[in-house]
Amino acid sequence: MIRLHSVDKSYGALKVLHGIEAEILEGETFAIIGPNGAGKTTLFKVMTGEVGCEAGTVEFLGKDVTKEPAYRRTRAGMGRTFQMARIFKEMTAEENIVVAIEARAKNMGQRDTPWYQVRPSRATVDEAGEILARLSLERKARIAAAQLSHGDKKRLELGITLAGRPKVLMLDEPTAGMSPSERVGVTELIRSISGKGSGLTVIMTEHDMGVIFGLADRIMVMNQGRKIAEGSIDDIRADPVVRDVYLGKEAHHA
Ligand SMILES: Nc1ncnc2c1ncn2[C@@H]1O[C@H](COP(=O)(O)OP(=O)(O)OP(=O)(O)O)[C@@H](O)[C@H]1O
Repeated sequence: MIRLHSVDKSYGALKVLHGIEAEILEGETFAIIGPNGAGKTTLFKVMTGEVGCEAGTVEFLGKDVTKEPAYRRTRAGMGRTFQMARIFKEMTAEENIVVAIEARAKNMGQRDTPWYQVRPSRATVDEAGEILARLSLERKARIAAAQLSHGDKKRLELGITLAGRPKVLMLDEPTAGMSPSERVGVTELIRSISGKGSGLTVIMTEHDMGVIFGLADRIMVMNQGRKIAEGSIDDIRADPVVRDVYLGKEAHHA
């Protein structure tokens, strides 16, 4: 799905990624973890195209997209949630999803009319209903987005991204700023939309070990801009370098 080869990235004089190699396979949930400042978010942004890299290549679906801007990667199927920014607050939850479906249809050249002039078809309304149901938001379909709770806004944000029918879902710290119970809810939600048979690939960064261990098929551990380990949850738990650098005492007792 995505292949990174020898990726280097600096911010001015500060080199934050050193020769990163990674391969994310179709259908898997791949997590990037590491201590603060390890370079997780920067690596994530190199994949989505929000920042460039000085050296190395990013391949998406077998194509070199290193020089492609973020929006072209989105159109090719890389779906990224944007911290609330894409929610229209005055619109209902359902209308937000309908707009996102129409935007996808337009991007794919299936519509000439601007989305704001479109009266949604039955198929669009049905699809919006299915997405809302997948996110357990069906009973809140007619509520203005501004009135939704923080957790429900996060769900809606995910719904807007899913409306673009992504091949890979990119989640940068999906549980940031959430309470422990909201974290459990989001973990279950991500598991339900990315489960076997969904065909969806998920790439996520995350601080919360409970979330990672509950979701990831494979984990990549970074420290100071370098990949220090990669493997299954068990591999990572057993890796002595990871224990020392990142998990500390917590893992020794696990
Ligand atoms: N726009 C920027 N300009 C300059 N330095 C940056 C910029 N963004 C990040 N950095 C620096 O790059 C390094 C890696 O940051 P990055 O946000 O990728 O790490 P992270 O692993 O996601 O950290 P955290 O867990 O704290 O979010 C840090 O030293 C950070 O200060």
